Order: sequence, then C-alpha cells, then structure tokens
Amino acid sequence: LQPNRRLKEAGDKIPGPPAAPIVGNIFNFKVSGPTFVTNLLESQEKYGSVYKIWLGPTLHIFISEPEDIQMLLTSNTLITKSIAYKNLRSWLGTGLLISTGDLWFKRRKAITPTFHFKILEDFVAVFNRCADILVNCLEEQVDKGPFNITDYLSNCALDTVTESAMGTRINAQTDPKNEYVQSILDMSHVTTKKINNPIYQMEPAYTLTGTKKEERSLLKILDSLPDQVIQKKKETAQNGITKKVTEEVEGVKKRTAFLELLLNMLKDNHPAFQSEQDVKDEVTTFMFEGHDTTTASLSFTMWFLGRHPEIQEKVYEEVSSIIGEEELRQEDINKMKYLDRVVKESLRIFPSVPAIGRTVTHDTVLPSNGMLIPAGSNLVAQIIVTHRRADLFPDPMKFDPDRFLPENAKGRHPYSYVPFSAGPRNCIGQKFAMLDMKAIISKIIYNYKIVAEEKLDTNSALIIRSDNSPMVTITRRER
Ligand code: HEM
Repeated sequence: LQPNRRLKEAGDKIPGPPAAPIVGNIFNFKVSGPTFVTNLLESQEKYGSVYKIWLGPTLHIFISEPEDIQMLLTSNTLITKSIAYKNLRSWLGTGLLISTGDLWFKRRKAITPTFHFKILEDFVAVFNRCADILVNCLEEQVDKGPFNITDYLSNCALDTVTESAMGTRINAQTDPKNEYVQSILDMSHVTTKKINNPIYQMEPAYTLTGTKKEERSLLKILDSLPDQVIQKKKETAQNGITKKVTEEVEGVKKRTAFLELLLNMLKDNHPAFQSEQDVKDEVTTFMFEGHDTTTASLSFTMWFLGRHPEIQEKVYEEVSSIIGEEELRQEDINKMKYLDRVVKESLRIFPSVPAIGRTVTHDTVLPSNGMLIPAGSNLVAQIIVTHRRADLFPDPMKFDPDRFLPENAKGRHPYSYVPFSAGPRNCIGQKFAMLDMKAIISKIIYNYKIVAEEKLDTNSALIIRSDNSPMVTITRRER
C-alpha cells in the first residue's frame, strides 16, 4: 500500500489537499457522490489548474487547462484508461470503453463502420418510433402536476439503443417490470465505492464485503439483458431473416448493424472477437454507454428548457417548422440548429461524463506549466471544470445556447469544450447520441409545454445524473 519513491517524490511537488498516511485522501476527497462536482471546482480554486490526490498508493493528477487536455486526449500513446476503470471490469469485461492496447485498437477498427452516417440514417427511424412512444407514455402526466421525467427518458433511451444497435426490441417504455435501468444506477454506485476505497482493491478483502455481495446480485440482472438480446439476435440470424434488408423481425425492420456485425465476426473467427464473451462485453458496454449518458443529458436539457420558457419557445418554433406528416430523417434533425446549440450548452454545464482518466505509461510534461507527470500516475481531465471556467465561458452558470453560434465561439480553444472527449479514444457514439437526443427532445417539445421546478439535485457515480429530478409539469400544446 506504499507508493514507489519516484512517484512519491514527483507527487510531493504537486499541490493538493493534505493526505493521510497509507489511505491518502480517501476521507477528504470523494471521487463521487452529490458533492463531487463542487469538490472539483473548489479544489481547482484552492490549488490551481493542476493538483493531485492520493487514493491509497495511487497518484491522481487533475488537469483543466485546455492545452493540457489537448495533449492528453490527442496522444496516441496515453490511451490506457486510468486505474479507476479497473473497477468496471467485472461488469464491462473487455468492452471498448475499458480495453486497451492492441485489443482496443482491433475492436475500435472493427466497430467504427457500424456508426457510419448511412447506418445512422436507418437508426433515425428507430429514434422516431421510440420518441413517438415516449410522447404517448407522457400523455398520462398531462395536467397532473409535477413528476420526475427522468424515468420516462431513461426507458426511451434504452429502447432506442437496443432496437437500433442491437436490432432487438425490449419495450422498456411499455414494460413496467424492467429492473435493468435501476441496476445500472446501483452498479455505478458500487463501482464508485470500490474506487473510493483502496482496501476494496485487494480481492481477498473485497470478497468478504457486503459491497461484493451486492455487486454479484446486480451482475446477475445486468448480465441477463445482454444475454437475452444476443440470444434473440442469434435466433433471427439462424432463420436467415437478418440477411434481407427490408424484412421484419418481430415487427422490427431489419436495421441491425452493430450486433449483427459482431456475431458475424465471431462466426468468421475475427481476431477481435474470439469468444461469445467478447461479443457480450461489447453489448454490455454499448447498452450502458449508449443509454445512461444520453438519459443524463436529456434530463438536464429538459430541466433547462423547463426553466427557460423563452428558449423552449424558440425550440418549439424551430421544430414545428421541420416536423411534419413524414418521419424525421437525419437531414431534418441536422436542420435543428438552435436545438443543437441547446443540447451543446446543456452538455457544457452538465457533461454526462464529468471527468476522464488515463494511466500515464511514460513520463510526460504538461504543456501549460512544464510540470513533470511521472509514469505510473493517473491523469484526470476534469471536463466539467474546464466547461465552467469563467475565462473560457463568461458567466459560466448562465444557460446561453448562443455561446455556440460560430461567431461567438471564434477564438475559443477547441479543447475547452469536450463533452464527448476527443482524439483516438473519443466517444464512438457521438453522432448517434446527438441525433437520438434531438429526435426525442424535438418530439417532446412539439407536443408538450414543460415547466420545471427549480430544485435540481445532482449526483455523480461514473457519470453525473440528476437525482430524483427534474420534477416537471406538462401541458399539451394545441395546434
Ligand atoms: C450524451 C451522450 C454521450 C456522452 C456525453 C458521451 C461521452 C463519452 C466520453 C466523454 C467518452 C470518453 C470516455 C473515456 O475516455 O473514459 C465516451 C466514450 C465512449 N462512448 Fe460515449 N457518450 C455519449 C453517448 C454514447 C452513445 C450513444 C454510445 C453508443 C451508442 C457511446 C459509446 C461510447 C463508447 C463505446 C466509448 C468508448 C470509446 C473508446 O474508448 O474507444 N456513447 N463517451
């Protein structure tokens, strides 16, 4: 549990909160929970734009200068995720988010074509269908007073990713017995408990804890949905149905790209997919990454729109000039320029992934101040802190979508805004997410007027989410 001497010496030169022997900062610096973001912002204020904490023997160096973030994210060598991600392994296995080296490279190369814009065009039809179901589900809340809209949004986001990328319909929105969404939330909390406690890093000790027991039972639920999804897909593939582009499988038009491709690669003995577990790890990763981040961002955007009626009206005006009798297509969604800025601004103040970390595999120097970052430490890009810096975004907590008008963004460092990360390990689902979210929001605002209560509680466990909020009231728009 002692850091090596070199790490200790380099760490001692970097400012940071006082660390206790052995445990370091685990009691005075929580890397999750409701105070996480304030913690980051206050530490930045107190120690400057580069500071460190010790979690047991591991050194974590936090950065927020755009040029330092650029160095980290564009590096082709600093691609190994930080030690904290190890705690996700029991759940996400070798999936793209946490794998590294040659395996990550092969997988990324194999999966990238499945997010081609032509495939996304087919996915947009799914986003439309799921958003229409959401609008119907919300009908039960019209004029009924405040309710938490996040529950509706998360089931919709889960339906869109499962039906599009996996080609399987699970009807999360209309099936009340779905434990998966809650289990993801619980598993995120288990994972951050593990990150916060270095004792939990020692497997024999961790095995004896209640947290491990909770993890085991959650994994049973979290494993079962990807299993079902793969099984359903394999059955339809055996029937030869998936080969026909216009064919329908259980009422779902064949639009599969991702999972079908993975199963084909497994059949063809592709070096990136050697076992069924490899496929399952990716399905689990994409179902988690593909719906949880999107849900969080949708919830925050709904809150902002519900608090800013004038901005909501501008969105309404824009979407009602585009939505018509026909299904929305990709080009229609791309025309929603104002809504695009609204979502971007919401992701600035609440980036679903508030910070990302890399293991420093070789000594590295920070461009902003020439500080040595030693091999063996972890660098953490505090996306949320950078997004809220007043020197980069004046009056940072003001919700102002027009910050993203090209004329207003001129001169801003390109790495001062990175909600989807950047460089070789950027978010593979960025375009997917923007189309999905814009389709969903446009349909909600086209049909309903939203008013949100002021209270918004946030909580961080891997990603930043709204906690039991936003509470909103909806009324039907008459046209
Ligand atoms: C608002 C929505 C989203 C946000 C803000 C977001 C953000 C991010 C960020 C910041 C990363 C980098 C994480 C890191 O370096 O540790 C990432 C990676 C990733 N995202 Fe997203 N994401 C979103 C939606 C999606 C969707 C819809 C999918 C899939 C359909 C997806 C799949 C992934 C995957 C697989 C990775 C790992 C990529 C790699 O390491 O090669 N994300 N995302």
